[in-house]
Amino acid sequence: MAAIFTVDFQICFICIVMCLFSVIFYSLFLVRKTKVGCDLPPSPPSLPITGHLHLLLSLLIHRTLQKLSFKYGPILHLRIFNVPIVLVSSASIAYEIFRSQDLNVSTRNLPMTNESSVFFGSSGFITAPYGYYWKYAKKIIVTKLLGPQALHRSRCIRADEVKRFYSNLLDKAMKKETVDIGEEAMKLINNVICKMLMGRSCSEENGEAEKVRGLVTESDAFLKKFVLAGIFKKLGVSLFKKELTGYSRRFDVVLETILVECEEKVSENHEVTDMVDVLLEAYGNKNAEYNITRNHIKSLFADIFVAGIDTSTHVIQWTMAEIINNPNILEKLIEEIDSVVGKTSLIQETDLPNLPYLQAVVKEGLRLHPPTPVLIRTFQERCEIKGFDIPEKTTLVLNAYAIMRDPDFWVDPEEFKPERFVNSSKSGLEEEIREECLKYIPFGCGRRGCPGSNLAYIFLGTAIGVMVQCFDWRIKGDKVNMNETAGAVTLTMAHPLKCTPVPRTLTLELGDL
Ligand code: HEM
Repeated sequence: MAAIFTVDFQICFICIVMCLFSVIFYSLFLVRKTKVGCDLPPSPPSLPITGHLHLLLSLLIHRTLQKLSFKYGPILHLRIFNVPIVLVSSASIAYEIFRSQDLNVSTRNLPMTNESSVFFGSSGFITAPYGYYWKYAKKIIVTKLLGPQALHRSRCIRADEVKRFYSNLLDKAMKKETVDIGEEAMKLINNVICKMLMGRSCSEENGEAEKVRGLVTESDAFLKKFVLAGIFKKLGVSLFKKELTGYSRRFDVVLETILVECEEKVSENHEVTDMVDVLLEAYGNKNAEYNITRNHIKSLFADIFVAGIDTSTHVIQWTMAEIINNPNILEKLIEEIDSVVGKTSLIQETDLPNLPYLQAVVKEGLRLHPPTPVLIRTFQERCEIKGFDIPEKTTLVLNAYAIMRDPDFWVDPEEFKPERFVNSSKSGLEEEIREECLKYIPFGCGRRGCPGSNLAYIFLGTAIGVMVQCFDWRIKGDKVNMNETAGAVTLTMAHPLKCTPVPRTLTLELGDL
C-alpha cells in the first residue's frame, strides 16, 4: 500500500511538472506537425507535450481505456511525449492484428533497468525480443515443463499437492479457522511449479518458500514501476532504478541458493530429469545449442514464478468469490462433481474433461477477471490495420478486459454466466475463427501468448473443484465484495477473499500423502 502511495505521489509530481512545461512549450514553440499521407487511427483530445499521459496514469487503467474506446472508437492513436501508442479494444481488430501481424508484434520492447538484473535485465524471457534466445528457451519450456507430454509426466506431483491443499483446508475447517483463499492457493501453485521446475518444493522450514511467495506478491508494485519506466523511458528508468534493482537483487539471492542446491543434486545423482537440469547442463557447455548464462536461468525462473503463480492465484480468488455470490451456480457445480467424481474420491485433474460445467465456470472467471487486463506489444515495422497507418515502433496496447466485455460480442457482458461456455471448446478458437474475431484472450494471443494456459486450467479446475467438492463456505455478510484494487497492474481483489470452510459429508480415500 505504502509502495503504491509512493509511486502515485511520484506520478502526480511528474504530471504537474510536465503539465507546466507543456503549457510553456506549447505557447512558445508548438506548431502542429502532421505527416503528409499518414492516416493514423483517430486520436482523443490530448495535452500538449505530455499527450495522453494523464489517461495512462489512471488507477484502474483498463477501465479508463475501456471508457475511452466507448467514446472515441475501438482503435485509437495515443501519444505519450513522443512515444506513439495504438490502443485496441475490439475483438475484430485484435483478430486482424494477430492474423496478419503476429510476427510483427511478437516483441514487447520493455525497458531494461540494469543489464545483469534477474528481473527487468537483458536475460529475461518475458522481456526477450522475438529471436534466437526466446526460441531456444521456449522450446525448453514446452518440452520440459508446459507442453502436453511434460504435463502428463508431472501429473503425480500435482495429485500429491492437491491432496496437501485439501488437508490444509480440512485442518483449518476442523479448527473453525478463517481461510485466506489467495494464500492457500498460492502455496499450492508455488509448490507445484517449484517441483515441476526442479524436482523439489521450496522449503517451508528454512523460509525459502515464504521468500518466493513474498517476492511474487510484491511483484505487482514493481511491475507497475517497470511499466511506468517503459513509458517515461530514460527518465523513468533512473527514477525507479534503485527500487527495481533492489527487488531484483533480493530475487537473485533466493534463486542463487536454489540453483546451487540443484547443481549439487545433479553432481550427486548425474541425472538430467527436470527443466533446471537441462538448463544447468547447457550452462557452461560450449557446444550447447545456445550459450546460456547463469543469469538466463535465474531470470527464466523469476519470470515463470511471477507469470504463473500470481496470475493463477488471483483467478482462483475471483472465481471462488463469484461462486459464493451465486448460490445457484454453486449448487449446479456440486451436483456435477458429485455425480461424476462421487463422494469417496477427491477430484483429480483427469476428471476435468468430464466436468464441463466446472470448466465453463473457470472460463467465465477468466473472462470477467483476467489477471493481465492490458497486454503490451510493439509493432516492429510499419503496417496497415483496418486501413489505418501504424508507424514502426508503435506500442500496441490491447485492452483484453474491454474485449472480453464487449457488448457487440458478449450477451450480458458484465454478468457471471458460465452457461455461455457450456458446449464450447476449451479455447473457443474454432468459433472465433469462424466469426473472424478474437474475443476470448485471458492468455493473450499468437506466438507470445501464454505458454502456461494448459497448466493454468489444471490449477484452476482442481483448486476450485476441491473447494466446492469438499466444503461449504461461510462469509461475513451476504455477499463477497467484488471491488478491484486501484493502482495494481494485476487485476486484484480490493478485499482478499477470506471465508470459513465447513466440511461436507464425504468419505474420501486419500491414500498416502
Ligand atoms: C490464470 C493463469 C494465467 C493467466 C491468465 C496468464 C496470462 C498470461 C498473459 C495474458 C500473458 C501475455 C500474453 C501475450 O502477450 O499475448 C502471459 C505470458 C506468459 N505466461 Fe501466463 N498466464 C497464466 C498462467 C501461467 C502459468 C501457470 C505459467 C507458467 C508456469 C505462465 C507463464 C507465462 C510466460 C512464461 C509468459 C511469457 C510468454 C512469452 O513472452 O513468450 N503463465 N500469461
